[in-house]
Amino acid sequence: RISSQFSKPFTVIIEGNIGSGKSTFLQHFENHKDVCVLSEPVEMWRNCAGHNLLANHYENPVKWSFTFQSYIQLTMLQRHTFVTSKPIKLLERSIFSARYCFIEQLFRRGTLEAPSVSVLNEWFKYVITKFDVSVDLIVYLRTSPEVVYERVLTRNRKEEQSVSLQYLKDLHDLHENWLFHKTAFSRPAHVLTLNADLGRLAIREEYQKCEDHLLSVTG
Ligand SMILES: Cc1cc2cn([C@H]3C[C@H](O)[C@@H](CO)O3)c(=O)nc2[nH]1
Repeated sequence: RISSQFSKPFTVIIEGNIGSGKSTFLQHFENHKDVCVLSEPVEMWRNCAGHNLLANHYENPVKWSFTFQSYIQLTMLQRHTFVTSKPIKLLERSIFSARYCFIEQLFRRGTLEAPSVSVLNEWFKYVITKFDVSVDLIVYLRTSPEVVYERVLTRNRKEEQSVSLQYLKDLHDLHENWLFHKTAFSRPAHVLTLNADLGRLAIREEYQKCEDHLLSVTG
């Protein structure tokens, strides 16, 4: 598929558990002239009109999950519809993982109740039919929960102090069923799975494999 500045760029979403190395992966492409990198708008989630919704979510998930996930859905739509003249657009996560992984996990844990999930789901269905949120490739950074748990502890992001191994195991299973076993939900594009348990140096070869694939599809 040839992408020129008049057609939609080749759009890739990077999916994976918390701590799976998505930011490191995106940094690898940050300065590439043909790639528009749109990382997760965490700073927007930390400051929505002065409110730190990310902190609220982890401090009192039952009270704030709906608010947080509702705002995430909006910010991911803004990312999907961001216009770039570059031939490749890389998104960190997507409106799809928002619904199929994070909202789903909160529902199964009983943090989000059915009425809240129904409203988020109605928005999700409306948005994916009325806006062009199409994707050409999903890169799945596949990890083990124990590995990402260590990384989350080491990274020590202040809002994530309460993230447990079980939380990461639940999220891992949802990513696995969606993207690897393909037994849950639907996938908006072909999935390229990378072994993201690898250490920083070894993972560069995985990224290189992916870079060759990405740059080859855009001619
Ligand atoms: C699409 C999407 C991303 C995302 C991230 N998060 C959390 C996980 C991490 O602690 C932090 C940054 O990814 O935000 C969430 O709770 N729900 C989300 N939904």
